[in-house]
Amino acid sequence: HGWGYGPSNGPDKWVQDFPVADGPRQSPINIVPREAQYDSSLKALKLKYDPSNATGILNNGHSFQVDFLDDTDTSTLTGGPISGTYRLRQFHFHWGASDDRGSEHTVNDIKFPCELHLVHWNTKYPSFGEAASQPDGLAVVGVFLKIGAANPRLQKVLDALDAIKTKGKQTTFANFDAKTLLPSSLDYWTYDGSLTTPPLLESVSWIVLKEPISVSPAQMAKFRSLLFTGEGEAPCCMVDNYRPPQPLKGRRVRASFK
Ligand SMILES: NS(=O)(=O)c1nccs1
Ligand SMILES: [Zn+2]
Repeated sequence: HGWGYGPSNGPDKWVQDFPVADGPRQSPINIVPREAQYDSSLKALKLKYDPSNATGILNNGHSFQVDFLDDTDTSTLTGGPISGTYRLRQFHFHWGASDDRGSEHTVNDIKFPCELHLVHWNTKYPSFGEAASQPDGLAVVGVFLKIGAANPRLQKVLDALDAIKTKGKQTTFANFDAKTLLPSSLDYWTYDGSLTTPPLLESVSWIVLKEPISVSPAQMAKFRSLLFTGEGEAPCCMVDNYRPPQPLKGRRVRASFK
């Protein structure tokens, strides 16, 4: 049986099939703002997303993701801690069974109920797959969601979830501007890390935004209406699909802001 988030196949078991789980640059981490180093040489993030690149939304059995057409440089991330041009490939979320947990990164050990990841790959490599195996191959922008007012920009994504309730289901998802999911401030922390799901490849420049976006309790219930399981299987709610923070192992966390 494949990896997951249950007692028999969850994060503590992943090292059996993916030994890099105990590697030197694993993600997520606990971010301690007071110990982050302000780096005045860090550039502002530049995100240019073309809504027409959105193609579909998929329940992959671990989360759900919105996929983007990434065969041209029309939805890109530049600036920030990275050099060159990274293309948006997909975004997805991690969330908890209750509002007291769900995020992967934590801030001063505080968990948020949900965390958004916008996944980009370095165009110096020929494909996402090739980039994912390189130390500078990926850049993931992480955005915390905190409980508050309903987020209207999130609603279009949540309204599509009824069509992808079970593992493997996907449906078309067009004309979505991922930029609308970002908070007003693009201040960020950055560090070198990994994918937070198997194969846990150590190829990610993490860019975690300081400002959260809002999500309402009812909207959180929509996330929790998804299933890890496929149609016809005993249903298992898709919740607590987050990896806990991993050892920093001497890494530096830099801040783009004072
Ligand atoms: N959660 S993550 O953004 O690190 C990721 N895992 C696999 C593909 S993208
Ligand atoms: Zn993720």
